[in-house]
Amino acid sequence: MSSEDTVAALSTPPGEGGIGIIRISGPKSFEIGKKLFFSSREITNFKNRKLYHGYIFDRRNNKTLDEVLITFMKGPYTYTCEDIVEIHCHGGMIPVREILQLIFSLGIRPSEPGEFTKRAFLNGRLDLTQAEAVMDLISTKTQNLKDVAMKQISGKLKEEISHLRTELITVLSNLEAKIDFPDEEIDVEDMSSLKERVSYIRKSLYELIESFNKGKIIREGVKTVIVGRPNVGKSSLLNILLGEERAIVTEIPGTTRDTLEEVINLDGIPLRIIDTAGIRESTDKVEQIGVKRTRDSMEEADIVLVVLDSSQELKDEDKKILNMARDKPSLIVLNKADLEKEFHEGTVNELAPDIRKVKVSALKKEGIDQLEKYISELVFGGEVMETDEIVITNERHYNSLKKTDNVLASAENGLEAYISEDLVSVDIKEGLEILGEITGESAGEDVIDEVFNNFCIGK
Ligand SMILES: Nc1nc2c(c(=O)[nH]1)N(C=O)[C@@H](CNc1ccc(C(=O)N[C@@H](CCC(=O)O)C(=O)O)cc1)CN2
Ligand SMILES: Nc1nc2c(ncn2[C@@H]2O[C@H](COP(=O)(O)OP(=O)(O)OP(=O)(O)O)[C@@H](O)[C@H]2O)c(=O)[nH]1
Ligand SMILES: [Mg+2]
Repeated sequence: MSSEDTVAALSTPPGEGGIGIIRISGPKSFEIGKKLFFSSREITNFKNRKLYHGYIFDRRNNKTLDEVLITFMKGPYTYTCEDIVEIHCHGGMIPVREILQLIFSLGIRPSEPGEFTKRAFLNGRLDLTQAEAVMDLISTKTQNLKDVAMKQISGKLKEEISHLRTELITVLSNLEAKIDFPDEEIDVEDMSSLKERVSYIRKSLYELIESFNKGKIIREGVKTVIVGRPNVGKSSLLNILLGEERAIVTEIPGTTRDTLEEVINLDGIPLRIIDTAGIRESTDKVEQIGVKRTRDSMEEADIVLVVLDSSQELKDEDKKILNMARDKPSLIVLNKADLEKEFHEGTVNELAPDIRKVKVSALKKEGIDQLEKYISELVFGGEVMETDEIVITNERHYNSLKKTDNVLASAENGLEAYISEDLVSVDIKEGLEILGEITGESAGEDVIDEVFNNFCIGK
């Protein structure tokens, strides 16, 4: 890719739509735009960013392709920092294709996925965290990730990283002064004060790293697995939480054969709820595979809902399942409370004293609010999902932050032990380098390509 090129793409989704917006960016865009566009009025001088009405005309066969609005945006104050032309045409497959083909016939090439935003990055208008947030903003299906993305686009994370880098540079320049002028009476901070600075930086890093717990949930959701013996009402529970009859429910034990996943939004937290095949010893081949899948999803679960039939005595299978769920944050759902049978909670309490129990009736839709409250408390200790502070939602950022913290831990130890300034400064430099990978200041081409390759065409 070279920014000498001029590129074009449809920036709205392909298909039938009210309008379609074709963007052309690069040095030849104005020339091409003027060549394609015809207005009934004579326009001698296109004003910057003004929207003009007219037609796209193909001179090769004297054909009017579409009635459009067009705008010319002069760089560097544009999305890509280059000259941009936007053609707002009718959003149908054919008009869009015809206009694009005409543009490409004039020596403009199709833009690569994410190339507009990549140009904005290469021209310094955005850093990598902002570019990645643009991608999140487009692709997310949840409000919370969108809110975090908007903060990130505004530069909150970029500023924080830049602040930490400035702090590291202060430490580094003090160390270098010590190295360069070992005997001179110069005004440099002593090792213990530098150590203070590093631990302060590590505190901020720690907060960012910790925020990824939340960030991961915001991005990926909470994997919530419903398990239990056949017929206890797992699928009924999924349907109630989902608010629709998604899973098949019958009175026949062994109805659900395969795991089934649906996403619900619980106070802004995406819960990925997984209904599973009931666990029991079975000789049926399909059922056995289903049970194996249940065990596997339980292993990957963030939280487990163990469903018991409260109209029946606790069975050995129930006990086994309770035992399996012990290593995971879990809740015990005492279903079929409407049958009002005397359930011996004592045994459950003995087996699982630390797990919260909630009585529900999936049939009568009772106790569901309480269950949802407990689930949300299990996820965040009941805290409402706040996205006010910076939240790290991106695994790439998380990994770099962890790596930075590792080298700074080594720097801190070095300062504590009064080892040579040289060794400490190697760590600090490495920390600076890794932090720079987050924003892109010191990211190699492979990192940058990796980021933009996931973008869609036209962005
Ligand atoms: N028609 C249209 N709508 C769009 C976009 C677009 O490119 N075209 N966008 C794109 O995806 C988004 C808006 N994002 C944008 C971000 C920066 C600039 C821009 O020109 N920035 C300049 C000037 C800022 C100013 O005048 O205040 C700059 O930052 O220097 C434009 C759009 C969403 N809507
Ligand atoms: N009375 C009563 N019946 C319920 C309740 N919840 C589910 N049932 C009934 O219990 C039977 C089994 O329900 P399912 O939701 O299919 O149970 P499951 O745990 O998914 O069963 P498998 O898929 O076979 O493992 C059905 O007949 C439901 O109508 C409840 O709260 N009260
Ligand atoms: Mg089922």
